[in-house]
Amino acid sequence: MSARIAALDRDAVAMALDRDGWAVLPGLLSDDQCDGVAGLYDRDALFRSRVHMARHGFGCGEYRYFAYPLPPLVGALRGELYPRLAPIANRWHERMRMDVRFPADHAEFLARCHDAGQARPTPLLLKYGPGDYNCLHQDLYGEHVFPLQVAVLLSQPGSDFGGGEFVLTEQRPRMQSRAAVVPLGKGDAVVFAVNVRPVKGSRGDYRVMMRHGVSEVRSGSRHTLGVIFHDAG
Ligand SMILES: O=C(O)CCC(=O)C(=O)O
Ligand SMILES: [Fe+2]
Repeated sequence: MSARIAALDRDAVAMALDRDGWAVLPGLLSDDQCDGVAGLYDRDALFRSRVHMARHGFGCGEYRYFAYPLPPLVGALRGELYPRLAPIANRWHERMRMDVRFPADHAEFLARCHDAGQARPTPLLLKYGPGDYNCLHQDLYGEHVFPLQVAVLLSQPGSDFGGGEFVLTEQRPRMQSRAAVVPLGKGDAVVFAVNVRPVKGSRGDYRVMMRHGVSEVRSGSRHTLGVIFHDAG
């Protein structure tokens, strides 16, 4: 894992996050790694729960939260991405005048979550077929929130599935919402704001609220790996 993460252009990622609230991490997983992770979906013992999105009004399709211990690749991704994102998270909190700061080490941040009763793992595997979609939402699971999260596309647009675009919206104070469609190929990831992000205004930074979702899958099958850095209550 480390080699692909080390190869990321950190400055470009930080710049895109500051400008847009999201950034693409190209080729985070190989084709084989994508197929391996997507193939875990039916291994019941690896998961703590299954969510049917339609039942909750979340959309259509289903996802499963991994149980601890996480599969090695998922655990490695989470542990190795976090320290690269923590400095950006801290800078964002400073700009938004939010008091919380994040330690450099993910285990230390998880201990903070667990001590506060947020102890259930949040990495998840999502599966969409024709007609499935994921409503705009935020992955907030309690008081402790790491402000960035990552989603990895495990299927190839065009050949494995059609439609099913990753969408972000941002709500600026007193303005109408703006949408972005994130261009992803198989193995690419998007890192994006979980909740709020700072935007420079004429009188200093202000907060913009973001949501993410997936447009309707028209054909085929689409899998995603979601990596959220805080645990759930
Ligand atoms: O399937 C996707 O691309 C989005 C998944 C999602 O909502 C998440 O990873 O939090
Ligand atoms: Fe999500």
